Amino acid sequence: MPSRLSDALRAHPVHINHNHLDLESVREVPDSHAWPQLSDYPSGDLFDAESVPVIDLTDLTASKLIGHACETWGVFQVTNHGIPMHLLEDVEGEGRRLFSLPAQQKLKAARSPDGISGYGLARISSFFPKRMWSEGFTIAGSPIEHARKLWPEDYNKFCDVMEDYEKEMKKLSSRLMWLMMGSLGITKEDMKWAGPKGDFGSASAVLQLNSYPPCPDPNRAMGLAAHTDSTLLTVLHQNSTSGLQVLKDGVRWVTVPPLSGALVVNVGDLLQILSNGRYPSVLHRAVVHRTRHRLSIAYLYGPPMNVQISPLSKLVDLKHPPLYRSVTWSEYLSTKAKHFNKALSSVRLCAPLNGFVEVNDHHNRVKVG
Ligand SMILES: O=C(O)CCC(=O)C(=O)O
Ligand SMILES: [Fe+2]
Repeated sequence: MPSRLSDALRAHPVHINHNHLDLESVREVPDSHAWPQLSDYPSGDLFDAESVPVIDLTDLTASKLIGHACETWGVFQVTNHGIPMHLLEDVEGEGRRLFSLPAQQKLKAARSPDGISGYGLARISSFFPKRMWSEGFTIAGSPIEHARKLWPEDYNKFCDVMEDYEKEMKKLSSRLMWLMMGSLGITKEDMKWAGPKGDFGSASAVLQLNSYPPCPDPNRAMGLAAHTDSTLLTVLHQNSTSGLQVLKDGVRWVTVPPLSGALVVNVGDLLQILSNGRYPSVLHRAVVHRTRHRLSIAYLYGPPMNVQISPLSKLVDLKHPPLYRSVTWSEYLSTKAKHFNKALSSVRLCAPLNGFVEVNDHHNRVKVG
């Protein structure tokens, strides 16, 4: 049984043809990157009647507000989260510095097919016939090995910033977990695997930097295709260019607008399992822009690799039977590597009864070209 995230992912290599196309320099969307069905559901910020909740973490009712946002949206933004603004700026600046390197330099730090860290296409690329309009850089733990290849003389700042950011994200994620759990009536007693201090000390996580270059025809290209995260939760920092969209009520894409200093939090598949379907993981995607470059930094947060995650017993009774069988993160990642957006259905035990909306059912209907 792999005990580290990197080992779990290494056990499920993703085979992607990494032929490099320098997206910054092309004038037209080539056929390899032209998606035939981008508008599977309507979208458009101008017509959004309601918007993704923004929650101030210093608000005394934050836990309740978060619970409601998780039930109705699966995503929310947080302000007053305690992450220093200069760290957000630094992480964005270092991300920009990385992606603006010449293609040949970035390829020196390419992710190996059975590796987790490094530069490359999104791992989900192998599930789609068309290429996405993005590039990524994945960090699990220390980025030093790959950073040295990018900047042989000058990798310290990048490493320091990313490691500081990972530390801060870990603390924030643990705090968010308890706010989410609190709203379900779950205490530290109910979740022993969070450790004696309840700080999820041995939680696993990955930092994913995503870059979306400007695109000559954004209506035909896809930045990052629709997916759910295999995490408990994901904390995302986006620059001032919009692009993240979430599927609301299974019928329309809603843009999550960039708010300076705010962070986006979304529910992942494992939290859907843990909450017995009360907090559905949200289907999301990233679209691209004609003239603006977009950058996002996602902190993908999960439990220790080998902890069994199953619906919390306090959330299970005669009226609410357990909807999912128990899985470790490691096992779930291998299921996801095989079944992608059908992974949650594949660990489901029974159909939801009244009162449970299985948002993930919509995942199977998303047209991907
Ligand atoms: O760039 C974004 O807004 C989305 C990124 C994302 O969904 C991911 O890295 O899993
Ligand atoms: Fe995601």
